[in-house]
Amino acid sequence: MDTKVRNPLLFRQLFDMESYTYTYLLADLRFEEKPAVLIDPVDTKVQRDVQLITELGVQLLYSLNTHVHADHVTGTGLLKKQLKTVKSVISKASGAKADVHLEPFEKVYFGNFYLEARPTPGHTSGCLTYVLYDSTSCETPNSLYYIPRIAFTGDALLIRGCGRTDFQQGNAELLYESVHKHIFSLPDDTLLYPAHDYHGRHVTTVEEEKKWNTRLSKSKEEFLAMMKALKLDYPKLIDFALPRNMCCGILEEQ
Ligand SMILES: N[C@@H](CCC(=O)N[C@@H](CSS)C(=O)NCC(=O)O)C(=O)O
Ligand SMILES: [Fe+2]
Repeated sequence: MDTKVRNPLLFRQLFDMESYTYTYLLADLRFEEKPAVLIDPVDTKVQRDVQLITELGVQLLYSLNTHVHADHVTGTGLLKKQLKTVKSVISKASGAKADVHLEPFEKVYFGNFYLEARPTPGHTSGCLTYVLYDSTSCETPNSLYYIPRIAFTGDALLIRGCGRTDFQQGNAELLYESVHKHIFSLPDDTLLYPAHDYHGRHVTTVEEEKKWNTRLSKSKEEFLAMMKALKLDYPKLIDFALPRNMCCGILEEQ
């Protein structure tokens, strides 16, 4: 382990301009093999991801999905074909096939980092928010490193908004409770990275969203009325994407 690394967290936010999806690459630079994870890859962007992984010299251990996506096909299955070290990860509650099925609060380790899988159902019944932690707890005043608090919210919480609740076992009341219990309870300075943004925004914080989220900062009653009044077109790819995303993006495969 290299203890001289000042910032052990490699972090990349990648964007798909077709589906407005963010994919996140994380790795622990303290280890020679640079163990890494990818969150919410998109099938059409797998070549981009593999190229970046190769260029940065990281070893991808896990490809995690925050939920069964309705608007694009996950890249997890294609990644598994190209990079043999990769295991697919999703919540058990999603009902989808994967190598690793996460129960609430289970941890996924890569190097000294781990992601805690917080249950945030409501957009779909299997939605997870992944919270990043360093198992060496290096946040002391004299510590070598400073790791920002980070959470990946999928579609449970979007910047100033939230995931819709009108399909895939969506439940607005549950979504409101999930976000308040498991996201808004994180420290105010926690950086929140969503699975999508449709307005060119990249990141937010717990403090900002508690104050300015146009839906989730309201009372539960106001939130339920807003969600009921949403009139959004169904995602164009939903019928194609859902059956594939139940098996890592490739029909009949993990
Ligand atoms: N127009 C897009 C789909 C847009 C959409 O429905 N986005 C979802 C997240 S992907 S499941 C959503 O929850 N949006 C909430 C909102 O308030 O926009 C397409 O056709 O793919
Ligand atoms: Fe979604």
